[in-house]
Amino acid sequence: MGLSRRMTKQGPPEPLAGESGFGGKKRKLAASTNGAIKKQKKGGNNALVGKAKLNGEPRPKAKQAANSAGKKSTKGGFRAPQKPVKKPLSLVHDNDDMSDLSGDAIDDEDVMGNGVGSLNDLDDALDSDADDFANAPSPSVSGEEDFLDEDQAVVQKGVWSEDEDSDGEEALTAANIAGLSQRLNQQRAEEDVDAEKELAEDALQTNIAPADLDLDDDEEGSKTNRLAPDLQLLRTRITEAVRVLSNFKELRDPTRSRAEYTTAVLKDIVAYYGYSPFLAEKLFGLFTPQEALAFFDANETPRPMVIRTNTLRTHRRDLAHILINRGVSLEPVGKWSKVGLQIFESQVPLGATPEYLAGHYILQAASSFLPVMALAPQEHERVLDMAAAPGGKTTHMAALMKNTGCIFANDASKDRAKGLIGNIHRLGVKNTIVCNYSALEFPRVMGGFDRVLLDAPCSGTGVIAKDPSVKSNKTADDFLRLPHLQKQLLLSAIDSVDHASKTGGYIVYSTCSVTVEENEQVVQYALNQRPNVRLVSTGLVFGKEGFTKYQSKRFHPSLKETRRYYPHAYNVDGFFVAKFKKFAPTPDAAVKAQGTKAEAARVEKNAAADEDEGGVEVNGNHAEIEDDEVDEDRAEDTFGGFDDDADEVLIERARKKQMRRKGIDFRGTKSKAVKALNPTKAVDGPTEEEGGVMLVNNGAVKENGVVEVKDGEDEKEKTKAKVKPETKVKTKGEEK
Ligand SMILES: C[S@@+](CC[C@H](N)C(=O)[O-])C[C@H]1O[C@@H](n2cnc3c(N)ncnc32)[C@H](O)[C@@H]1O
Repeated sequence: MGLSRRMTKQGPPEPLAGESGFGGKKRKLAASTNGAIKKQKKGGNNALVGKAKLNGEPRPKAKQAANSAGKKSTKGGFRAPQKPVKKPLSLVHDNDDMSDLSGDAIDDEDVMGNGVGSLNDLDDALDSDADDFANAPSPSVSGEEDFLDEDQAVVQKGVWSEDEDSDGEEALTAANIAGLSQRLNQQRAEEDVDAEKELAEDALQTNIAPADLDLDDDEEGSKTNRLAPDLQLLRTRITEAVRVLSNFKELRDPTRSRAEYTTAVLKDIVAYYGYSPFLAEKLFGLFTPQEALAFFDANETPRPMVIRTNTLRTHRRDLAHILINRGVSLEPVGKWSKVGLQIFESQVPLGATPEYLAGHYILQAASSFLPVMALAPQEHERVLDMAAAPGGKTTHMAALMKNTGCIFANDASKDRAKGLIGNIHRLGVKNTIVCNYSALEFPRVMGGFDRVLLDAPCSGTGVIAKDPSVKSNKTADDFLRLPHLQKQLLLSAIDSVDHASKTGGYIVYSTCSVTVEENEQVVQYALNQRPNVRLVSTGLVFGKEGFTKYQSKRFHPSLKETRRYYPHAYNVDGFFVAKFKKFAPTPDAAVKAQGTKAEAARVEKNAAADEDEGGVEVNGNHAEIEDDEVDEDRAEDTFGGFDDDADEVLIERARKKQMRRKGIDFRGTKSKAVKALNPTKAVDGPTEEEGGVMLVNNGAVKENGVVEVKDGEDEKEKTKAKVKPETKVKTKGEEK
């Protein structure tokens, strides 16, 4: 994968302070840098020289950098640590003060650690461009026509004749400069006219209904003037509303309530960024208004590309050295990781270098390192990765375990499991067994693990920059259905761990989502259902504390041990990490209850698939389970199996609401309701590994951008065969 985009450095930005720290400029930057910065190789080994241009025009002369190509020092194979400079980014866009954008993340040495310093190469390039311009020889008399058009030549002639006798050479230079600048001004004016025309055309194409196009020239002009600045207007309104909301007492218009301001700003956010009203409100509610704006802005720009060194094959220093020699501009991702390298620019496709093919590294978002670091698997342990494909975290764990012990890497999607196997082979992992179950079937498939990682399928609200479809394709139903699955999976994860493990007994739960429903609420649910676990520190050196209260919800104080990651705060994908320690066994009956529920749901799913529309009884519950033993056991224990009923009522209510909104009569769609309620569906949010490529297997359907991994036929057979005789599912009309 080739990179031509210069990325902002990984790390926390400056504290949020007004509009200057974020906002429209980022959008401009993303657009203007797109393909605007080119690099050329110059001279020796590591000397990369960039040429920064905007619309083909050379940029102004940049300050001569002290550490230009010839002065770079090297230290043991790395280039000496050098602080990336802000200049190149601000030079990309003359009129905008971009320093806040480039500098926010870059300046934090604490998080960033050693720099390889190749950013300075771009400065050198700018210098060389600027030098070319500044040092161009004064054109000779004979050559001046090359510079000047006819009119200008006339003007110049006059200048010549006046100054001919006195100081001809000086006059020539002055004339050229005057002519040249006149010509440049003219060119600029022409470009401005073209740009305006383009803008007007765009506005006409996108904003005006076809009927409106039938306008005479004057009308068209005034219409264009009204429509073109819409985005700017929205931006200004959003910024202003956020400013007022941030200091409401002082700045409010006394005739407007906070709710009115909020409603108005949400409407503008929906129009400006393209979120559904539902999601805009949900995400806005997570932050202060100012931080919410920073979050929305951060979702408009990509996160830095990062690779993880595979320490089973190489060392980060050696890898960095080789890649630099291939023309890759990179830096250690930060002091918090010993294996990450952030890529700024690359002249080679990073997914096809010899080192990539030899498994020396994997393309992996920085935030994906965090759950594995929190789990901290030890050598010789037995570890379960419940939802493992495509294997970024599995292979990271294998490296930390130095290929000892045993990892069971499971994924419900057979097709995605193929990618997992590919990565395992490429990276030289030898301690891993791949399996293909719904993770709900653990611990019945296998239990007694030292550690379990549950990197759960989620809505992907943390990776909107990677998958903008999330902005509009998530519904209220998703935020009931996904947590429902996540809660079940987390109970299975807890039940699969050996509390008596000498070295472990830990569970890590993570998502690439920032919603409370998928994070704190799931964790709180697990704490309620499994009093044999408690939250412990993740051991991660950065990240914001999880919520202990959110709107009207209150969570256990220990939720502050969990960690939240945001793109605007750390320039990483949005993420959530929680670490549990299991200190007592889960009673068999609770495991059985949990398993039976999961199994019953699967049976029901199969039964539902066989039924005609409307053939299955749904009363807000799944089909009843005829297993008195299970209920007795649940009554005896403080532990429960998964409590389907509470969630299902909510899910069903949301589904009906959604259908009503769509104008659909839900009363005639009972069997669809069963499908919607099915908790064993494997639902996947966008993946953060391997460039976020999503594999969809032949049994998977893409519905509103959510991949639903369906069980394949063979799996169905397997499930039917596994159903215990005492577990029966009643459907309507069936004999007891
Ligand atoms: C966020 S991705 C996992 C990424 C992976 N941990 C990595 O680091 O490469 C979620 C995964 O969960 C899988 N999945 C969804 N439902 C599942 C289920 N019920 N059991 C097991 N895996 C499931 C999806 O197929 C998907 O691969």
